Amino acid sequence: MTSTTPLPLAAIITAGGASRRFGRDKALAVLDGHTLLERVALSLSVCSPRLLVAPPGKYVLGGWQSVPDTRPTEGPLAGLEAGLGALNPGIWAAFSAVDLPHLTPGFWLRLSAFIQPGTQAVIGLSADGRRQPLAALYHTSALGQVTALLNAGERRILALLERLSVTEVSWAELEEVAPRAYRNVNRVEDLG
Ligand SMILES: Nc1nc2c(ncn2[C@@H]2O[C@H](COP(=O)(O)OP(=O)(O)OP(=O)(O)O)[C@@H](O)[C@H]2O)c(=O)[nH]1
Ligand SMILES: [Mg+2]
Repeated sequence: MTSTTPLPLAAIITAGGASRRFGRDKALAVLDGHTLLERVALSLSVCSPRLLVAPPGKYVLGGWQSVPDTRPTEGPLAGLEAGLGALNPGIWAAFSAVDLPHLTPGFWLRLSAFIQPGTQAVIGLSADGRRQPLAALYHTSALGQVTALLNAGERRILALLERLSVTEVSWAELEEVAPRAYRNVNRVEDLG
């Protein structure tokens, strides 16, 4: 860790997916008394502002501002575009999928400790060494590249990382603050 000082950090949850593999809206699936959406939101409750990118009126989440998709149904990269575009320039945002119910406040704090001048994204690595862009930090300066990729027909958020100045954070750093951080829920059996 380079620092333990928390920065002002916005939050963006992208929740505009169709949950096809889950079979019903996974954002509203319950794990240990809270919906997946509530669990992710709780991990981000110290952030400000807090933006929920989802179809208008689909969810009610206290303390969160609803932001419509700029390109509905085009995936989480499009959700990131809508979220970053709704923020004032020059700030960092914690960006999360709705299906990561084991994220913790400490996870986001640990990632934010790796923010450094010139970096546009702080991306954690899972235990298998893969970059995990759906629970990561992005600077608003990434917005131009996000839009350029989407305009070019690209939908893979990993493609964005090739265009940004990225700081990677090892799994060893994250495991101690969120040991199940990247266990995402795609199917009903993933809830167990
Ligand atoms: N805002 C927004 N978020 C999206 C969109 N598509 C997917 N997401 C979100 O991106 C995250 C990861 O996507 P997936 O795991 O594929 O979720 P999903 O698309 O709902 O599920 P599948 O239909 O099974 O692929 C989830 O939080 C989704 O809600 C979209 O078009 N707009
Ligand atoms: Mg999907």
